[in-house]
Amino acid sequence: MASRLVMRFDVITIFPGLIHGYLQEGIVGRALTRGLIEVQTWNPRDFSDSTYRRVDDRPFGGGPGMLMMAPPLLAAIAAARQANPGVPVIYLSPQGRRLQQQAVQDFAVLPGLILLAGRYEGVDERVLAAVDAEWSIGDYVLAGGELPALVLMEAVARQLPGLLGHADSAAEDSFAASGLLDCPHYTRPEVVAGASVPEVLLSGDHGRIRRWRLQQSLGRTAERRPDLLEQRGLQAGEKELLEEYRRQDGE
Ligand SMILES: CN1CCN(C(=O)c2nonc2N)CC1
Repeated sequence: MASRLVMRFDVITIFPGLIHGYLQEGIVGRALTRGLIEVQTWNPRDFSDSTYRRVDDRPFGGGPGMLMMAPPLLAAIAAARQANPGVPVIYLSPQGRRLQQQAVQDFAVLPGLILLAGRYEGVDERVLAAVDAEWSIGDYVLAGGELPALVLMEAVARQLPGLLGHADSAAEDSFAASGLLDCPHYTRPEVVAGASVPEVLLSGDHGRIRRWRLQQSLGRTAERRPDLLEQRGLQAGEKELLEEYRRQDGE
């Protein structure tokens, strides 16, 4: 299989240490040391023409907090585009499209991404003319876009061939593999505070184990995320599995 070229992430942030600090450990750090990804940060302060490297100012029309000024951000975006040409510029914000697994998989085939991590109350609206898309990691408000950028980077990095061993392959992720929530998992010790492992998992009967895990995923998805099940539908034999799960659950 042809090895994939390196995926390059350029992150525009006034806190580059938050990005590089996270890359010291964990799976994205491993992708970096294995040369599967490259990460470059661009600090808007380096593009500010003010004496004190100013990047924020008060909002016109009044209102709480400060906004990130357009000129330093536009210059940083231009520099990142020159260094990482032809890749989308994404602004992380609660006003963006909700990040889902399908979008992560779509991003993972690109040669790179430029991620704009905002701070304060947000960015001057004129910055968005230089941005290709806005994405949100969820309907809540954080202090900055660095964590959302890292969430996106990690979710995408997990999809890159060669990062996860076959056994942990991202293709086995519940969302990717089945479109369902994951089933319960157990490991040693067999008894924890009087709670045992479901006997089916100790049976060695892999057909039964597969059936039980699918049934648990179906049941959990029906209980916790009926919207997902509605969207996915039920495949052959799954209706009966779910009905049996509900009968057992009702016992
Ligand atoms: C200006 N800054 C505010 C905080 N922020 C977010 O809460 C966020 N980003 O992506 N999904 C989110 N939720 C990033 C942008």
